[in-house]
Amino acid sequence: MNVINAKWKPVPIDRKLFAEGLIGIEECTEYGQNEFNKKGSVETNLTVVDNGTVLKKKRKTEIQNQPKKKQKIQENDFRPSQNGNTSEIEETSVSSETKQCNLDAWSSFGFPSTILRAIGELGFSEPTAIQKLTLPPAILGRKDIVGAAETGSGKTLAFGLPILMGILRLKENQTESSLVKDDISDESDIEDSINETDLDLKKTVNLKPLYALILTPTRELAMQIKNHITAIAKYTGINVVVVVGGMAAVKQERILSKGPEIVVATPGRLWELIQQGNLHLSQIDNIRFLAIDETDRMLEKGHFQELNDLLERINLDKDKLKLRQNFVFSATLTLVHDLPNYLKNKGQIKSKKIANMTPEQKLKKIVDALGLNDPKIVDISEGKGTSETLTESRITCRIDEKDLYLFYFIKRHPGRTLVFCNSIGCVKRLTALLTLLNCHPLPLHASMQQRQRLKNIERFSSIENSILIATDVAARGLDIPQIDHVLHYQTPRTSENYVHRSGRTARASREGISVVFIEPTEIRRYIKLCRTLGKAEDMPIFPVQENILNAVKKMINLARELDKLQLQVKKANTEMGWLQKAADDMDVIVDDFSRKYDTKETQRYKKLLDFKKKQLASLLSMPIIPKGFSGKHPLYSSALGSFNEAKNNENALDLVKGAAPKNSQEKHKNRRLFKPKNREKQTGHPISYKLTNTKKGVEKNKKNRKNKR
Ligand SMILES: Nc1ncnc2c1ncn2[C@@H]1O[C@H](COP(=O)(O)OP(=O)(O)OP(=O)(O)O)[C@@H](O)[C@H]1O
Repeated sequence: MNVINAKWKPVPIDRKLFAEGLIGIEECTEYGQNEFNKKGSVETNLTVVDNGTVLKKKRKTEIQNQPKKKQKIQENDFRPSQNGNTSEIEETSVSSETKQCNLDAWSSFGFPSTILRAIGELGFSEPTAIQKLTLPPAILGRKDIVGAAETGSGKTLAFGLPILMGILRLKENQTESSLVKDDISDESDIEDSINETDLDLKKTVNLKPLYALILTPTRELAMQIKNHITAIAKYTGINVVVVVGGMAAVKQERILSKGPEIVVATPGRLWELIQQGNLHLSQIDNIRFLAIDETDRMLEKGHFQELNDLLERINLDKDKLKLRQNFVFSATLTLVHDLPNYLKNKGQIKSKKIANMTPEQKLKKIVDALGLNDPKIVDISEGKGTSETLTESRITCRIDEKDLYLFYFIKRHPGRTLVFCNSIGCVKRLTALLTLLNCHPLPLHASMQQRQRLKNIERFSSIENSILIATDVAARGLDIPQIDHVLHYQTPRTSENYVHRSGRTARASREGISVVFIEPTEIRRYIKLCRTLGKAEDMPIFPVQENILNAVKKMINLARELDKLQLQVKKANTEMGWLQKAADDMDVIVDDFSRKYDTKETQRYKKLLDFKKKQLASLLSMPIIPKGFSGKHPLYSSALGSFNEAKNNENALDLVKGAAPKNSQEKHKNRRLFKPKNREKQTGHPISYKLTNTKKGVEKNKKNRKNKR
């Protein structure tokens, strides 16, 4: 245990314990792992108990012959041992391969070479901010962690790495104790006759332990986390599997029968398998690590009843609960909402239920719900959750103009684009419309088959300039490389959704842009969103070139007409199919009638459809700029032609950045939607919380935070 040269704080204890030889209990407040590397001294008689407190006895020794760090070892040395254990020498060595990426910044956490090698291969030269702050208390202090940091900031590894480290440690201990057991049984004189009870016992004993459970709200996120942790666990011999709805039950039984150490799951399917008595999952009460990603969403009332059932079950045995290390993460963990005006105006609010929650109260609720014990809380989300590298913008228009602006954006600013809608119906309609306009969109929503969902995500990730039209199933956690634009076709219903949707771009220090489409009835929602996120100013208006917009109107109108016609043809076909089926059922021939029906209705629609399709195809291939237009505009200097010409493409991000001052200060002064209130200034430093129930305590915390700022 590398808790060395750290800073310690005395913990008050019962004086009676001193009589038993204990000289005191101190809590580790700063882990000082770098010091360890420099000096190589270690407290030998340290016992770390699960809440991160360290019981300290008198003796202190120097590590003898501490080897110089980072000695080179050969490729073969990295082969994981059967149970993923690592040797002493591995703990302080880095492979030749990982040397390509300098891993000095990781060396202080005590990772074995098996993990360092994988980190090196992924090219992660240093931990991200949230990782730097959470890895020491999680790995060295074994604390429960509550972490809030902006989207795309590397939260997965902030819990994934301590879980892997913890499992390696437990396995190492197990091997040691089983070696001792083997010695004892060799010496003893055991009879060969094994009765039935022994066999049953053996079966149980041979069951590979389930060490960790990671829960996520969506299937896609579960898959992604599984892949991410598998990549890091590559050389450790630790197996990670995924348990989600929509997958064949036989397949899930098969993968679980191999006894994986880590299960990543959505609560519904997991609970179903537990109820069905899956053998591996029957060990769920004994898990040593529990991570809940997107926790605020997971604990939302009425969303995941199965999660409540599960927590109730695994929190039942208090001794086991004490052994478990918990991780709670989200970008919006401490995001709190202002009260709606109609409630504020009512004077003093008495009901606790509707009173404005403070971040502390929100956290306290989560901590209590999960049964966490004195967790380490790290919040660097600055109360907003979006990344610094995200550029935000808005398009304000009439509801019937949204399609027009969407098509304009997609064609004028090619790039990998994720379009969010608030309903499945909207996703379906936009997919049909943009397909007619040759944009090849890919849909994603909860009523699609799981296989198709994953296929569409894969295609979206691999095709350049692809377009994914999704509901909020794609809002949280998905880490698709290089999404250039996130378009909120409908203003999100909650600020959390806005943060998570927007967070699909501008990840891991890359830049990205998000544009909210706002029609008049959505303005209130937009203002609330800006307030909750503590915005200092209105979002800049996304610059649009009106003449091009007018030119594409015809295309959109035609596509809409076509869409309607297609629906009518489909409806007629369905009715025909119904008629035919009814006739078949009754054993009646309805030849003449059906033919007439077909000729009259469907044929007319089909002809019209063909005609309009040709019309649209010709429109799409023609130049969009009216004759005589010079193309000279302060913001748009490129010569214009048809949408298909690459020279007309413009980088949306550069455009907003270049146009922002102009927008906010001059041109759109009178069209401002949001006026900020005087808000507390954000600092960029982690906020510290003291979870307390009392009103006085909450006030005190508020004061402390203000002073810090
Ligand atoms: N130390 C690191 N250095 C560089 N990249 C990293 C590091 N750790 C993680 N990443 C990468 O950063 C990206 C975002 O990580 P991750 O998905 O864990 O973010 P997140 O904070 O969970 O985001 P969200 O809140 O949207 O779920 C991933 O592509 C991941 O591979």
